Amino acid sequence: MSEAIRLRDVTLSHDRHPAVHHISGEFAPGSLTAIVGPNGAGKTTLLRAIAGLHPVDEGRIERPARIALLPQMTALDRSFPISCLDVAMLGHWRRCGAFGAIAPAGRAQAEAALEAVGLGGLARRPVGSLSAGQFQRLLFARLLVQDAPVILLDEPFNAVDARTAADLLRLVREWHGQGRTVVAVLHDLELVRREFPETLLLARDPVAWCGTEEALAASNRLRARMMSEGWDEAAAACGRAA
Ligand SMILES: Nc1ncnc2c1ncn2[C@@H]1O[C@H](COP(=O)(O)OP(=O)(O)OP(=O)(O)O)[C@@H](O)[C@H]1O
Repeated sequence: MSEAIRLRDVTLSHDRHPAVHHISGEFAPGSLTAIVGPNGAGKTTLLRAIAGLHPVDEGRIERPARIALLPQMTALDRSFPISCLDVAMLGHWRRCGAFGAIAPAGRAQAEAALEAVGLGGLARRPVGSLSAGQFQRLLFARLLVQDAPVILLDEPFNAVDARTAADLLRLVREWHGQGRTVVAVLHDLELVRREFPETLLLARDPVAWCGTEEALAASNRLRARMMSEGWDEAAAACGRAA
């Protein structure tokens, strides 16, 4: 079930402005890793590049074909008039295509996923009527249906209450226990220390990528903060020699 993701001297940018510089390393098969760093450190850009949704300027990302991404909630349009069950069934999309019929077993799987995240009674509800926490539960249901060996989560516990966060965290632990490779962008360092064995501390450049205690040592956090304070938002494309 587990698969690795390898970054080989990867540089990413937006409109030729650098966002992530020369990062190399591996998310080992079955690992559970947090990506942390200051605002604008390139965490979301990196996650999207791993998912194949952002172009790689330099270097190479080696990744398995099947990856599931939970985007930041704020990046999603919820005005689309579809039901919770429809959203959960979108998790089958990669396997059946845009116009493929979903077999009854696939529908049952989506219904079971809604049950698993505590939305069993809301299958027919339009997504626009959900609270932020219910919507995040729904996106986790879609991840369950996707059933991918690699799962990328962008700030999965933002804007949800403690009970929802605990329920969703339980799913993350289950995925880890099943040997999936899980990577999550997070800001809550206490949560990271408690739950995530590995951490990548990013400040456009990688500051540390190792066991969480070591990565989050005061010296590394200070270095990340100092690097972020020196950022030039108008900088041109990365000029460092590879
Ligand atoms: N669509 C975009 N167009 C232009 N620049 C962008 C775009 N998205 C992000 N950036 C810039 O790229 C850099 C990295 O952004 P990114 O969202 O990856 O950081 P982040 O670490 O996820 O930040 P945060 O913690 O605030 O979510 C920032 O300087 C940001 O302004």
